[in-house]
Amino acid sequence: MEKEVDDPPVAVEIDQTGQQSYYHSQSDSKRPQTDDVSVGVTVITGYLGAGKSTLVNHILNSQHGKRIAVILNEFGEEIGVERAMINEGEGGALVEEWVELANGCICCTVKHSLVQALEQLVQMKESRLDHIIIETTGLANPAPLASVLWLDDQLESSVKLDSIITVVDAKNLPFQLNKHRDSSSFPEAFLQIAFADVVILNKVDLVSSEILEELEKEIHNINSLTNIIHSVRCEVDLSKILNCQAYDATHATHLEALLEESKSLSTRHLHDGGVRTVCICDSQQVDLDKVDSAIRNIVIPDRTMHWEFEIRIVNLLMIRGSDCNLTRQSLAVREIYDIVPARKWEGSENQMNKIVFIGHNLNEDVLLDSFRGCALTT
Ligand SMILES: Nc1nc2c(ncn2[C@@H]2O[C@H](COP(=O)(O)OP(=O)(O)OP(=O)(O)O)[C@@H](O)[C@H]2O)c(=O)[nH]1
Repeated sequence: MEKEVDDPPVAVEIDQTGQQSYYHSQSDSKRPQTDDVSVGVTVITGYLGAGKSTLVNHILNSQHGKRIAVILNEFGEEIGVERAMINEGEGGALVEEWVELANGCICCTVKHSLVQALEQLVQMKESRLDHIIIETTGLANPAPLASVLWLDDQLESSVKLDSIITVVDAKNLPFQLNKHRDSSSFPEAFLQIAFADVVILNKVDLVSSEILEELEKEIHNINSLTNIIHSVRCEVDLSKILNCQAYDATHATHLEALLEESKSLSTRHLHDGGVRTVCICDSQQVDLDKVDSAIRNIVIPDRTMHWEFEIRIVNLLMIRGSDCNLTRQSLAVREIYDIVPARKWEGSENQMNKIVFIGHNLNEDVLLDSFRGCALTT
């Protein structure tokens, strides 16, 4: 298998229209235009693997009748993988517009492209949007993004920040917050809670009620104003997260204070520079059982490999014995691992296996070795 190892995220210019091409509309769903109304923007943030894509899927597949655009912001080699994990709603969202701001964290490099993309979306007169969702990468510091949406003069009248929703993983959050306390690791996980209007405390199926109580206290210690909602697979009441118009006077003052404070923080306090990605790509079909066992060896504790901190794996696989058109995704967040079918390949897609690792102290040689022999030889 070939390997690709990336450097820190680099901006990729989006095209002339500011958009990359996933657009679906239903002709009977056009609405009267109400140009004077700003479109609300919900920012969905949360650490790697917390459940952001699960939440976006829940929103798009719910019966709300809204025309929603989604902007995905991917990290490093995740490009294309994230997109495959979103199942566009059938009869839920009337319009979904996808603009991938590929290979760059909004907060560092693609601010300008984001503004352009937002402007383009709201100018699409024929298919007026009700709402825009931005799903950030798990490694995004929300401050610059919030600042663009809150303060950017160009955007002032066309879009407005509705709320920042932070999804947290109830199983992994104690580990992330402990590490943050001891060594300032995981600054993003901390900042994402600090900026949240709503915290979705997700994966409550994996922890006890005592731990949940503790976590609520910890979250409120970081951000006393935030509203906490418990969830399994992000199945939350959408009225609590869309169109919540979170910024009354108190919340607006809180946000402005945070934005001011984050100006004085150094990069080290805003970003975890030790996180990197390793991507393994290959165009041969693979044996699912072998891939499954290779991934288990990597993620399950008391095996030979000990990854410090965190490892997140996302992949798309061409599998023997399954419909060749089917993309699979398998996902691991530290030692929790599952493998599930995703959407079908689209006609224009370049079909290939892509396994992306995101974490600290990744040893790419060991990772490469683990997957040798998974490709089908016949
Ligand atoms: N047990 C359990 N698993 C969950 C829950 N919610 C999501 N998951 C699983 O957690 C994994 C990560 O979910 P995603 O929605 O991909 O997380 P994400 O935040 O979008 O991940 P990144 O984009 O890589 O940062 C997937 O395997 C999900 O199926 C939950 O409530 N309980």
